[in-house]
Amino acid sequence: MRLALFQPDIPQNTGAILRLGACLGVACDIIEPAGFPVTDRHFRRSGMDYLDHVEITRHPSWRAFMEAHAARGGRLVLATTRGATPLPEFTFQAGDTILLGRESAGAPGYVHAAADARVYAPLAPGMRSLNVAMTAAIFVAEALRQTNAWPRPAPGPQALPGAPSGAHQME
Ligand SMILES: C[S@@+](CC[C@H](N)C(=O)[O-])C[C@H]1O[C@@H](n2cnc3c(N)ncnc32)[C@H](O)[C@@H]1O
Repeated sequence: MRLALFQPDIPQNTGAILRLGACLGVACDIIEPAGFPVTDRHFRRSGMDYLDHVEITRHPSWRAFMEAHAARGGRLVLATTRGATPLPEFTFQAGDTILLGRESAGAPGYVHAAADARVYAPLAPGMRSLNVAMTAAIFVAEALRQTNAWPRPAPGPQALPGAPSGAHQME
């Protein structure tokens, strides 16, 4: 399972998604251009030290991403408000890449056309869309549940390697 971000606009959202990837052991692809430099301090701050624990692959273009994706194999599952299949009815596979659109404009037609599946999270009447990081969390949680791939840490308190014990950091 992987997460891919199509031309993300908002560094805080990208940071939150990368942190999600770190915590759940899901690699992340960033398809550029992004609306911010990926070394930006807001981006680093929202992901904090978690960013050192997630596999991040940056792709300079949609085309470069698609070449890497084709070489890797697996399906491209687009999370989109213009989806064909509601999330509760979709069956994930272990090799799927969950692709998220940009905050400002979603995913363009050519991205919809390239996707193997277009999936939407049904919303309450009158609601337009979810925050992209919320969408990532909902989709990846469902995908890991279906494929029995949630992390299985040893029981007991967990800490990031290298984090001082008892540290009280704004999380
Ligand atoms: C803020 S939304 C984009 C809004 C844009 N006007 C649109 O309708 O595509 C950013 C991204 O979050 C994801 N998203 C938001 N709500 C969703 C939903 N209900 N179902 C599936 N994906 C959703 C999509 O990947 C979307 O491209």
